[in-house]
Amino acid sequence: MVKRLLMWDETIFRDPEVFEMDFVPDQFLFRETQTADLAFQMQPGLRGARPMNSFCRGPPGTGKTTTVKKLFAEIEETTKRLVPVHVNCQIDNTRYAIIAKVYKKLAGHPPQPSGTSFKQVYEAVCRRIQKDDIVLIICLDDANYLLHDNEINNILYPLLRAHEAYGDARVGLIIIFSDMDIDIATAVDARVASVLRTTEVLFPPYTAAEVEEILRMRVAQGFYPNVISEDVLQLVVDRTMRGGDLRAGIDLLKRAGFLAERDARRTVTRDDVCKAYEISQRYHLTSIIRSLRDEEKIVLAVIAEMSGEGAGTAAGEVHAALKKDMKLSYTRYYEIIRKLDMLRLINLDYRIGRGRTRVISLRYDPGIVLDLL
Ligand SMILES: Nc1ncnc2c1ncn2[C@@H]1O[C@H](COP(=O)(O)OP(=O)(O)OP(=O)(O)O)[C@@H](O)[C@H]1O
Repeated sequence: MVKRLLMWDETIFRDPEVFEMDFVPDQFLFRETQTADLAFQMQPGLRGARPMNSFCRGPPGTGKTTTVKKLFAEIEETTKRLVPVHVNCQIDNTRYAIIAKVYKKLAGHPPQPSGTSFKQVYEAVCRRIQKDDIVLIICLDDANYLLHDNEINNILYPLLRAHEAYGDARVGLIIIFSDMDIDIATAVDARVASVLRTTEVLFPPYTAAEVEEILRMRVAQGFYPNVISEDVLQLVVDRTMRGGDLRAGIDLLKRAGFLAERDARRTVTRDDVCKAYEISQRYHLTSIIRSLRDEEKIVLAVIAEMSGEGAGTAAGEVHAALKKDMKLSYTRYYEIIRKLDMLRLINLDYRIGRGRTRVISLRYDPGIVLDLL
């Protein structure tokens, strides 16, 4: 008889690590052009010159971080002269936190915890570059999280002027935005833009066929044979394409696998995928909603309440409804709308009728959103 149930010490996962978010896959398909472009930009650094600055842009889960991490790993294996520093600006989102991260990479320990200013740490970094005769390549990943309080200019300006202010302290930058609507040229002020001069490297969304191939590879690496059937894989691809983020597909495989294991089954079913999808949507939403300010939560709640059958609501109508309960200027309202759009909670489209009307539609089930608010 074929054994259908797992023993308590058995698992369907060959290697669960491959489903972790910081996992860097050996086989990295469909990003050859972007990898070559970025390598070219960094190449002067290998000869001791200043690397050229790059701007990577693409929606979430399109391989931007992975491309840079793979190149940085290669650099570290090849040379000590060019020192790569990867900064996740979602975590380190102030100029001090960023320069402290660079300092730590060079010194091997963080700056003194109290009483050190940005300027002191920055100068220590520049002195170190000169003393060790190295070149820095700094990746500001998810730098769209620096678009608050002028922070992006506050950090870029000193980094860009390092070579002028401190002899030949050579620093190159890779700036990553996971927001397709913002261009670096307009996101920074004129004095930064005039010295930044980046070459853009675009990361387009993966097609369904590409998502399928990437997920198939993960399945082969992460699960034992026959755990995921062709039919189940197609369902995961379909759900992944709904949200458009490959990361969600990888997470879905992991969660569906856990559900099958919980029931001691040797195969993942369609039902596991559907349940996992709902759980991951809720989980994802909860963490985004928790990060919102009160004012932003109210705007989201009103959008959810006004959401009809997917048709969307005119932005002006939402603002009118909000004004009944709170004081909210139109400018601030639009800032919030833009943020909700950036967080992929809502879609912003134009409806052409008598003039152009901005239409807001919720990307999630309104009931679930209201439940979590
Ligand atoms: N071409 C690919 N082949 C295999 N795995 C990939 C590929 N592209 C992305 N991934 C996987 O998808 C996940 C997300 O990739 P990554 O973090 O590089 O995306 P990103 O564009 O930097 O996303 P974000 O903008 O949200 O930071 C990672 O687990 C990564 O391993």
